[in-house]
Amino acid sequence: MTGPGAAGDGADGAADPAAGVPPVVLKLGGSLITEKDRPETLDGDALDAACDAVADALAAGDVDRLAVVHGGGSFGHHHASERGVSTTAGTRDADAVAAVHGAMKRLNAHVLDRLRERGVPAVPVHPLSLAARTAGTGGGLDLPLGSTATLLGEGFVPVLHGDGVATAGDGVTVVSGDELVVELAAGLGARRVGVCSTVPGVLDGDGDVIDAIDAFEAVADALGASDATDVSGGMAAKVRELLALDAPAHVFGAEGLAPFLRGEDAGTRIN
Ligand SMILES: Nc1ncnc2c1ncn2[C@@H]1O[C@H](COP(=O)(O)OP(=O)(O)OP(=O)(O)O)[C@@H](O)[C@H]1O
Ligand SMILES: C=C(C)CCOP(=O)(O)O
Repeated sequence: MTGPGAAGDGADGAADPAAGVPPVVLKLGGSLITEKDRPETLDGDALDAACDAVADALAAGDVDRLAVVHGGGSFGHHHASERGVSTTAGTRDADAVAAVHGAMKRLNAHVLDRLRERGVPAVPVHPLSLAARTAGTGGGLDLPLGSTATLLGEGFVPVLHGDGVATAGDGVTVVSGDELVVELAAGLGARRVGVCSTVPGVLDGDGDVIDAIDAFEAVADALGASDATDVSGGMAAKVRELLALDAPAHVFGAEGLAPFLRGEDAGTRIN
């Protein structure tokens, strides 16, 4: 639904506050910032290290505009899986929606606190309040980008997260951070996309990092789901979605985050 420019064309001809420098879009994987096998458990050291890298890159001017997305880890996936909710299976139980969304807001608050402690002007954007699958689970994601684009234009670092999403004909399903990354990157005309997870990149059958991926078929056999509880498809879904982007994307581990933010290659490049 989105395309470059969709995020802020001023209907009245006024200067568009969102126009300008294309942003970098960064996903902090839930498996990086939480202990994915222990319900609602943060990996505080990993989150601190990731927030240090983000703060350093902004302070050094390596990145001008940055939109952050984080995944669910042991917060969202645990609650979603317990209630049988996934990206393709919805719920009409408001308590289930509240459980998933509440857990994601708790994780989002941790991420925001730690970024702001380091001087990063991080503010929340909650997808449940914005997005919809208006054509059901088989259709695309409708994610209005006006708030995120305007926040970027005003110097903030918007922080979105995997969440519940209103889904026509299916109640509320899960929207993964990876889907949000793709929508943000396409709609905001991102300069680069980074997906930081616990693995140093996409691994081949021998466990080595694949340098670059141009087509899904070439790596399909090596791509599995997540090792931990995950309702949104793990690495295979990640690669498939990133391949659809115009912007170059990188999948890397914690050690790749600072180099990626400096503009260097890190982990696996997905073209
Ligand atoms: N070929 C592969 N290369 C790398 N990781 C793979 C591969 N196949 C499967 N995986 C799994 O994918 C996981 C990364 O995907 P996952 O969705 O769990 O990460 P995440 O994005 O950090 O978490 P979250 O979905 O909670 O945000 C790895 O931990 C690994 O278990
Ligand atoms: C499970 C929920 C609510 C979020 C899923 O987002 P992901 O961890 O990016 O796949």
